Amino acid sequence: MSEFSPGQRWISDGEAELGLGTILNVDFRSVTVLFSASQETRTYSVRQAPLTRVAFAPGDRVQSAEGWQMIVDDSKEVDGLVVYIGEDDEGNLRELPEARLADSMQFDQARDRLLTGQVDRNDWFDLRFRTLHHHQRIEQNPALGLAGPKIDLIPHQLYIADEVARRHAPRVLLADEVGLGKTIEAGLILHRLLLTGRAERALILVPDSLTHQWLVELLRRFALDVRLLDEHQSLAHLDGNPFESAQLILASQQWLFANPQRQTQAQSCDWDLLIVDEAHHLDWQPEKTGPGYACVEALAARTEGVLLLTATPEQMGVESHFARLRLLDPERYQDLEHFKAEEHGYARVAEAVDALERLAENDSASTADRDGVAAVIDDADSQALLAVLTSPESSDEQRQVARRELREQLLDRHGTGRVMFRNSRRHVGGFPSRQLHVTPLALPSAYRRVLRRLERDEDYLDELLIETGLDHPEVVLYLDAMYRALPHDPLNEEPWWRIDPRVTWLLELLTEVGRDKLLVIAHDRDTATDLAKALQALGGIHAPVFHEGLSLVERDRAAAAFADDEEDGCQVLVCSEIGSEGRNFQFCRHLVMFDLPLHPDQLEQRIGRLDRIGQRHAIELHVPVFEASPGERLLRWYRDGMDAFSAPHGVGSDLFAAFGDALADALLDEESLAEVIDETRTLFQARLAERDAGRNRLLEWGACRPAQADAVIDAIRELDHDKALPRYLDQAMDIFGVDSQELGGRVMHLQPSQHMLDGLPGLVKGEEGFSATLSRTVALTRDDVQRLSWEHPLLREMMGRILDGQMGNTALALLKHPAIPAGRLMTELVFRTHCPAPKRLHLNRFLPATAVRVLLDESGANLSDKVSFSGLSKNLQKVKKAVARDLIKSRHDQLRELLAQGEAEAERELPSIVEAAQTRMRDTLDAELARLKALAERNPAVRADELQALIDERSALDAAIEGTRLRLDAVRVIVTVDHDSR
Ligand SMILES: Nc1ncnc2c1ncn2[C@@H]1O[C@H](COP(=O)(O)OP(=O)(O)OP(=O)(O)O)[C@@H](O)[C@H]1O
Repeated sequence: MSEFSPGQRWISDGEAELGLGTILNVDFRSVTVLFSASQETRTYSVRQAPLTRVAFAPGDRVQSAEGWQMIVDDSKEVDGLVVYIGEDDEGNLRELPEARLADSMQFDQARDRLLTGQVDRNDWFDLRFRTLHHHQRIEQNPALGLAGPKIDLIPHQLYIADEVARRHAPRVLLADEVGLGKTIEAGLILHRLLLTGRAERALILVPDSLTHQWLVELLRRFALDVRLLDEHQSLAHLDGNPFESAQLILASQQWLFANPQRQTQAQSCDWDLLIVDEAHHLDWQPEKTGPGYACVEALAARTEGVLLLTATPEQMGVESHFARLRLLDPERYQDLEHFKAEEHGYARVAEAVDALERLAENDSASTADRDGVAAVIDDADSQALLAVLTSPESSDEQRQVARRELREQLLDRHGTGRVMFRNSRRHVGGFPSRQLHVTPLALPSAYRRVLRRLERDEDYLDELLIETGLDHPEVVLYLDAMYRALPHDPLNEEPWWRIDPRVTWLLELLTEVGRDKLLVIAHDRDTATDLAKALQALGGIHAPVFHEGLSLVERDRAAAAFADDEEDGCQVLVCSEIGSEGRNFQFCRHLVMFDLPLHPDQLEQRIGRLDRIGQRHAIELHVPVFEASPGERLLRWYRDGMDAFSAPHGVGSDLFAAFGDALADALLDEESLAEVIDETRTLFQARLAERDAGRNRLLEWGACRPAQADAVIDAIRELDHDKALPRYLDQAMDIFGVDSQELGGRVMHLQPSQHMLDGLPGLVKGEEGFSATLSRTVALTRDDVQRLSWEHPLLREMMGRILDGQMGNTALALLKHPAIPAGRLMTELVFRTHCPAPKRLHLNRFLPATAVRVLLDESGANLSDKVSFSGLSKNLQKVKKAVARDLIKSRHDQLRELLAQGEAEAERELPSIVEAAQTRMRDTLDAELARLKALAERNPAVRADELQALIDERSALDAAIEGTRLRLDAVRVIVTVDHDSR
């Protein structure tokens, strides 16, 4: 007789997602089942129906069609149908006929799936267990979020990323010198915050000319999928706020700052992190706030994390710099005068750090040095360290430790490094030298005439300004612009580039440098455009132009043609001043300054296009100047007044603020120039001395702590060389249906197979896939090759799918073992900790999902310690699903008992897991809290909300860890078979 009868509840073995089925009809041959939740009806042959009867046992939670739930205590049979008896959540005794069970009841938990006969492949179970194990390990690695990006491991960048990304709501100014990797630092911080769950949404605002570079950098180096938003895309996004269209939005500053409606939309979104590149353009003056500043101010006020990036923080003056710091911390930066005074006080701290070094070196401590340190420290723990350092009874080792800790405390508590990070070439080292080549040229008569008249006739300057519409000193510095602006002069009919000897000089230089590339920067965009035309007309040379008036696509096309190393790539690129800011041209070593910029920071920005990380040659700076012209005087001011061409020194803004006006006059007056240069040089040297004594030195020390950077690098290397990764990757790709083919040179090509599970990042069935390598070194030499790591989106997706879903949470396998008789049952139960907590707490660093494995034999004996997972796993054999289901059905009751017992065994392990996690958390956060408290007492750059946030975080973590529960994650049934059977 058929085992089916109408009204019974069954579940499909192959299509469990259909939900709970109800038998509608049954006859001798077929059985028809209605799956109401998915509105499907299926008819099967009675003899081979892939169905499992759903039967609940005492202790199971069931849900009724009306929505209420109860825990089953007992059951009875009425007319061939089961009626469950139990207590609902209100404590009422209830009866629930199986026909009234909710159709939508899901059987995705391991226990339910197993008991309803749903078994996965044995190798899926293996992969699930290994995934849990690796996930647990990696989530606790201190380099999480910093190890995946395709970058060289450069200490100062990793230090900053580690230091900033561990803070609550990081708000800092990343102010490394040009080309030292601020974009990389910002990318690392963002990547770590995303991976650790501390941020989900970020808005990145960059100058128009850099949008594409950022997009490519974030994708290629960080594998971050960022949406570049512009007006065109925003218009297409009709239904709602375009800034909500993705989690990571990149937008042009020029576009947003000019568009009040879009600003309102951006400001109405919730962001976790705001990144603003080239932030020195956020102009603020006491009498006038620039639109960019106002927009960022509104965004920064409602966003927790803010990163401002600039290589030249003081380019727009100290007020503007101060105002930008205020964006980061409005409470701390209220009073400009107080800020300036504080900056001077840093000299004393820097001296104390020097005195400390001397104290550590000399056995006989000098009283002056000891007093120098003692005068700055005023807290008991620092004083205790100083006592150890200066005591004759201390051992060398004790002294070294005390010196190290005291130095850290001095920098932390009295230094500058909380809100601003600035690394310089001097400090980082390993950068190429710079060679200046000045070529004097004769003034063409059309330029000379105007200059001579200016020398003779004092009133002519005003006339010239009116006539040309230009400013002073630009009008006398950019003579071609002046020439163009005087179109009515009958003598000026020729285009400027036909009379200007710099053009032929440039053509000669191009021949001289052979096949080398040459970057040309001119102040004015019309100069750049005309110059490119001239090179074509006079030399037949195609020179792409790059300036702010071009569209993004045009600019990127020009940069790409210049970067192209092949035959059709271009040898020369002509840029305007502002157009090329932030761009990466380190593949080129020759820079032509067709004219000179007026501000020292702009000069440094220009050189910084080439003098960047990755530059492998000495940099050749070519400057043509007209003899006895304002341009030549400006060159002397830069060269003789401040050594501006040899290396960045970071004091150019100060010098410009002090002498900019005098210089403007001296450009037309040779006699007064010498004095301006002398005075500039004197101030320059004084500023350098101050820099070396005070704030800047502290900034440099605070911008990279070698010990912390080394620890991060070690942790990254550990993950880089993790032997488990290639093994895991092979196994996972096999199961997810990704084919891989070795291409040689440690590169492989990943491609979707026909059976690939859909939705894996970068892999679409029928498409090509991508090339990848596990080697950081190989990845860095190949733009077209992705770097695979535990942090790569493909691995994260595969691991996430396994951990969040049911894949592999049940299995049945056979074991042949000479010592175990056939027909015996074992259960391998994997429990996993669950600890619900808001993502932002980043609980995983202390308690990631932790596996507890329990292996029970048929009699209930616990074999977990005796038989390891891998030891057992390699002896197991797979079995057909139908056989597995039959075996499970036949051992139903026994399995229930073993499941219950396994749970009790696992529970015994929970307290020690919780305790270890609490200890880890308390050790870490208590140390951080102590550091921050000590800091806050002395260093006003610690925001009050930071301290409170850390206290709150500690108690929230404490409560969350305390509430940890264990849940069965996966179960494998193992049945022993005769050793001789096949
Ligand atoms: N760790 C690294 N590994 C590989 N390349 C790097 C690394 N750091 C920086 N670079 C490269 O060096 C160049 C300069 O870096 P980046 O653009 O981040 O500097 P920046 O300080 O933002 O420059 P700017 O001041 O001009 O804006 C870029 O081409 C970048 O890709």
